[in-house]
Parts: sequence; structure tokens; C-alpha cells
Amino acid sequence: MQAQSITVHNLTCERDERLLFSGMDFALQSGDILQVIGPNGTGKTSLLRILAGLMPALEGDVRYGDASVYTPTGRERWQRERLFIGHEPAVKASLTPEENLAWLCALNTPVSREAIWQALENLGLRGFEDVPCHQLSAGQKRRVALARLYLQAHPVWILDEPFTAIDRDGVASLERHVLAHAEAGGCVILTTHHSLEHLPQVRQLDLQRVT
Ligand SMILES: Nc1ncnc2c1ncn2[C@@H]1O[C@H](COP(=O)(O)OP(=O)(O)OP(=O)(O)O)[C@@H](O)[C@H]1O
Repeated sequence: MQAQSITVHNLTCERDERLLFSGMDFALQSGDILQVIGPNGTGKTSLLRILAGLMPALEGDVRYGDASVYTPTGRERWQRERLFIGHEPAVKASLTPEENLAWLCALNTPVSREAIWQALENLGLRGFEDVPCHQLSAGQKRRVALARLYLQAHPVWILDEPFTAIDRDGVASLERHVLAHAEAGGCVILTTHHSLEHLPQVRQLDLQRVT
């Protein structure tokens, strides 16, 4: 699925009466990968949550294609076409990886058991499909959350610290998957403190320079 253009205009964010950034402008097209960088507390998560539609901005607009995501039509399409994975793994501890993914995907489009097992295998979780998630390591829980990147067909990915707790080979494999998504017409916005060794053409947005 081809991503539409994403246009951010005059975006301003304040939290607890502290201005994090103001007048932010940028535009992304299909094929773009944007890495949001900046020291702790500069507002990377806040920006990603605003872009995902999970938090209001103080001012400004986000357009997806020709519609503002703040209009009913624009919001409906944006919610359908963007996948947000937050910095917490957000897997339910009492459920297995398979159950977590079946539930998460069903919120959008149900997927088959075979597809879930294949995605878990891609993430190195073969043999853990039916183990309750509270028995998994931090990196394994993160991998369960990231398995959605192999299961769902959203053109736009918004990923907050996706590589936290992931080992070196896992990061390399996920970077290649991000690149393949962009090359297939997707668009990816992510924040990470890792340097992205396998993503040479990544654009950077440094929040320290926006305010
Ligand atoms: N729920 C909240 N209520 C009020 N202020 C918040 C809340 N969450 C975060 N903040 C504040 O907003 C600012 C930006 O936080 P944010 O999580 O967006 O930064 P970040 O750049 O993602 O940081 P990090 O690199 O540590 O993840 C911080 O000063 C933080 O204290």
C-alpha cells in the first residue's frame, strides 16, 4: 500500500505549561524514513503521539494526503492507514504472543494463526507462541509488539523507540524490514537513540533545533 504525503505545519506542543517545540514544519512522501532525534525530554514521544492522533497539539495541522487528520474524514483514513507502536511493548502479560497479536490485529484486520506464527518466527520467537508473555524477557516482549510490522498492511509506521531491548542482530533485521517497507511505498517515522547502520537514506529531525 502506497503512503500518501504527510504534511506537518506550524506544530506546537506544550506539556505542563512547558513549550517543547513550536512552529514545526516538515513534509514526508512515500518512501521516506524520518528519525526524530534529541536528548531525553525534548518531546520525541510527544511528537509521535501527536502525529498518531493520540494527543492534541497546542497549535498546527497534520495533513495526510489532501485532508487534515483533524477533520472526521481525514482522521478516519489516518487511523486506518497508520500503525503506531509505542515505547512500552503494550502486550498483555497473561496472554500468549499469539493471543496478543490476534487481539491487536483484530482491532484493524483479523489475521490467520499461520500468519501470526510466521511473524513470530521472523522475530525469532519460534517455540514461544503459546507461552504467557509474563514469562518472556524484555526483548522478547518487544519482539511480540514488533511482530505487527510483519502482519499488518498500514502504509505509515510511527515507531517510538522500536529497538529498545532488541539485540544487535534483531536491530539489523528490523532495520532491513523498515527499509523494505519504505522501498515498497511506505513511510516510516521513528525515534531511536541507536544509529541506524542499515538505513543510509534516513532523514533526521532534531528536536533540539526546532524550539
Ligand atoms: N504525561 C505527561 N504529563 C505531563 N508532562 C509530560 C508527560 N509525559 C511527558 N511529559 C513531559 O514532556 C516532556 C517531553 O517528554 P517526551 O516523553 O515527549 O520526551 P522524549 O524526547 O521522548 O524523551 P525520552 O528520550 O526520555 O524518551 C518531558 O519534559 C516530560 O516531563
